[in-house]
Amino acid sequence: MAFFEAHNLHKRFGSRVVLENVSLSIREGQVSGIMGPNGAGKTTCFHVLTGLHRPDRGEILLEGRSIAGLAPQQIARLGISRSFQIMNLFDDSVVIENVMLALPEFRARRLNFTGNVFAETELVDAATDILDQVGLAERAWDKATALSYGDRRALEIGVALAARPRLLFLDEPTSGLGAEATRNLAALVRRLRKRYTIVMIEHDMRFLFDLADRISVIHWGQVIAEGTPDELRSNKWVRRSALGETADA
Ligand SMILES: Nc1ncnc2c1ncn2[C@@H]1O[C@H](COP(=O)(O)OP(=O)(O)OP(=O)(O)O)[C@@H](O)[C@H]1O
Repeated sequence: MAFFEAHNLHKRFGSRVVLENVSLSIREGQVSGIMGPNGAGKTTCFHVLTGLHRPDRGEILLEGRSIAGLAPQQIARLGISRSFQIMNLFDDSVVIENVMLALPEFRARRLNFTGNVFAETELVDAATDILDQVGLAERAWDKATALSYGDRRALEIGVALAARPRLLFLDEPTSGLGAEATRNLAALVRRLRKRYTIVMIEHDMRFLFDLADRISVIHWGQVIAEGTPDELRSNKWVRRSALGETADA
């Protein structure tokens, strides 16, 4: 049984069919990539897999349990977390607050930031542990706005990790990052893959082909190729679309 599977997902907006028969299989402990041209349906696929959109048809299974149609919060509670293309941070807060706010135990205690949340040492410790995982423990008490763009991306991943997922979806994690920040992010993904199963949409082919165990190519709302980076490098369609040439570069 695959860890996470999607079978024959369909999604349309009005008369526009955006996903047509998409099937994916994610293995535990692996980094899986989703690539494809702009507008291919990749983000919509993420939205469907993480509950933001309900599929019109199809099945989504986490360890054999159907999760299609569950609300995003329910899916998150089952251990699936995600980052978004647009950063979603509280800029006026310090770095650690961003993570604390996303901790399930913060919500469970119905705390709010009008009280002294930093007196809650368990929460501070839990958030510090997550910041450590994403390499930001030393920036914990800086304002989120003081972080570089690359560090903000790492913090965003930290916020996603606050839900203590087993499966982490990253939507175009390198977008907007320069070469050095992209290298730092690759190092972060290499560390995280030891603890989490990761699925990422990515346009940066070198980044994706370096890190992913398996890659699915989505085009016209369909999975048109699937395999290891090596298998895909020799895939006719990938080569023809020039995506493979970038990956070889
Ligand atoms: N809520 C929506 N309502 C109507 N159309 C939508 C909606 N969301 C996405 N679409 C359309 O679905 C198509 C696929 O969009 P999607 O964002 O999933 O593609 P993508 O592969 O992630 O593209 P990109 O790489 O540019 O982010 C696009 O034509 C988009 O305009």
